[in-house]
Amino acid sequence: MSLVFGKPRAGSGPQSAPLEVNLAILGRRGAGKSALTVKFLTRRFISEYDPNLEDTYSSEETVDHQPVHLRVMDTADPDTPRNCERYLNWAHAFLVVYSMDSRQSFKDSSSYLELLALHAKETQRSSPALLLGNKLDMAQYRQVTKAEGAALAGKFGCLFFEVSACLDFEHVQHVFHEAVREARRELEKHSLPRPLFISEERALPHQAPLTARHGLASCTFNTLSTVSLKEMPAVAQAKLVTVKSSRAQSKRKAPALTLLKGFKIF
Ligand SMILES: Nc1nc2c(ncn2[C@@H]2O[C@H](COP(=O)(O)OP(=O)(O)OP(=O)(O)O)[C@@H](O)[C@H]2O)c(=O)[nH]1
Repeated sequence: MSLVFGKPRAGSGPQSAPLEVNLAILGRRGAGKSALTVKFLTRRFISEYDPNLEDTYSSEETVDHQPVHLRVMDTADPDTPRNCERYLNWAHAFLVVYSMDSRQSFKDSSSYLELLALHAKETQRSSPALLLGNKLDMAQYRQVTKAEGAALAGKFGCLFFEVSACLDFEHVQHVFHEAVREARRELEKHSLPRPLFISEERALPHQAPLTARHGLASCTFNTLSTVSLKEMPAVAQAKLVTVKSSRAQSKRKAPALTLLKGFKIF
């Protein structure tokens, strides 16, 4: 019996093996990627994170009565996306986050969506993306209207939500579960277990810089046939951390302590 997140998995036979879904959270620094990830995993809003750490978290979820083993990569690109292969070839779906009080953050989310569209074109394989306008609680300072967010999402054919990492958990959970549903639809379409993971250090001399086309300064793209591939779950560059939910924690007598991006959560 597995006790990830403190609750027993429904069944353990092969028939009830959970669906494996990898989600990557993308966006400009400060958009709220970590805050949303932590909110989803722990129901808590934590205000400060180390911006340089990138972690992949693991969570057992139930979406539409189906068990799902969800991995969430909270990416930490520097000012411009770099070594994007680590998530482009790993994730089944993407949450692209901007902060509605920052026009620049919105522009960067557009660049990320373009990056995903280009990757889909070049690999002939699309992964769903959801656009999230974060910090809804700061709506009085918004620099990006809801209509602009919806228009950008419409341009790239993705779902759009305005959210807040410090408001209700249910809405944030709904968004993550929508991403799982989108990923599941795509997986069912191709009925292929996806992920291949490309090591970052194997950049090739002829790799085509996406930056030239997308203004993403140091992001490079390799085709699958030209780089060394490792099968998942060897997520080499990201530390995999299993996080216990607050729901699970409340059921435990001893105070649970989990390390998230260098922060202790009690
Ligand atoms: N008011 C408000 N603040 C938020 C929200 N989400 C995040 N923040 C704050 O915005 C700042 C940046 O949040 P992070 O979650 O670190 O943003 P990030 O996208 O992970 O940024 P990097 O780690 O630098 O890539 C922090 O001070 C958060 O407390 C939100 O929904 N509302």
